[in-house]
Amino acid sequence: MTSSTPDHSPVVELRGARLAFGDRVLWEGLDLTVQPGEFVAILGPNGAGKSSLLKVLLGQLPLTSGTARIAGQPVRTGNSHVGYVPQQKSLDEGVPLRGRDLVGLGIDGHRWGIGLRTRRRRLAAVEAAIAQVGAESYAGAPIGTLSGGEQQRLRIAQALVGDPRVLLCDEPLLSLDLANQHLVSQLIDRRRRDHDTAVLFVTHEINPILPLVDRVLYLVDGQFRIGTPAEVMTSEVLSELYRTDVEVLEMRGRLVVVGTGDAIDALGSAGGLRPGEGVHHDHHEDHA
Ligand SMILES: Nc1ncnc2c1ncn2[C@@H]1O[C@H](COP(=O)(O)OP(=O)(O)OP(=O)(O)O)[C@@H](O)[C@H]1O
Repeated sequence: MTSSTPDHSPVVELRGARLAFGDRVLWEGLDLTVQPGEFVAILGPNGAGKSSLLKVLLGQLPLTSGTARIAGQPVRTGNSHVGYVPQQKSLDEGVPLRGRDLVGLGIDGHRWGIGLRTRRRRLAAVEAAIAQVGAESYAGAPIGTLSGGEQQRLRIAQALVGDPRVLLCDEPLLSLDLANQHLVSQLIDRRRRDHDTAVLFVTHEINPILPLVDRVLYLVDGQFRIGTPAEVMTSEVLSELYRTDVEVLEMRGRLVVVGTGDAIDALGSAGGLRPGEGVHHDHHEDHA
């Protein structure tokens, strides 16, 4: 489905990957191969090492041992094969950037030079990325004046502008309302379908993306499981990972997890609720 020659070599490869800070092992023995166009959700409670895994793939954090490769090459910073949607920080009104400038920053990290032809190509790439996320009407506005959903679409355009082979997304739905959660996940999904871009998507809430997910990497306190949502999101597997009784219920196509014992964020990891709480609805204020 890719627009250029299909390349079926893995986009992401972790082999025997271990990450530790002092005595604290976040994960070890991690083998993960992600193919073009694959959508992998990375789940787990606070502090499990989800963001750190993305930082490893961005070349910002070295593995303690093992190897990490992107498109067959060792990870490094400034890799144009990688698009990154960082955890959302709200951009305050004083930031003197327009939407278009924010998107352009996605190119400037990749050494485009300043020749006129390059500048034209740069502008064309920025406009194409803005069009991909449907942000044409507000790309000229100061970003501080835009809504959270609009800002998030522009961040995704920034991640797409370098035409990446893998998108690393760190909780891109955080603090978005349901309509915008849907919109943003559909944008990311369309990109991977149209361009065979692989997606690694860190989230505390699997339900908004459940229909898109090919595989789940679930990290808990040094343990992990990798598999399809049907393989991983079960009472048995989560009870093993959390080392306590966890129940996974399916309700109207949504997963509800009971009993992880984590704070509300982690309970939301699969749209869950604490024992004794009412049925969980996926309001965005779960993450507030
Ligand atoms: N450079 C560092 N030195 C020491 N400890 C670190 C470093 N970077 C991260 N950590 C620790 O590693 C743990 C994992 O952090 P990380 O941000 O990867 O977790 P996470 O699963 O993304 O959590 P959250 O869901 O809260 O975002 C945290 O306890 C953090 O404090």
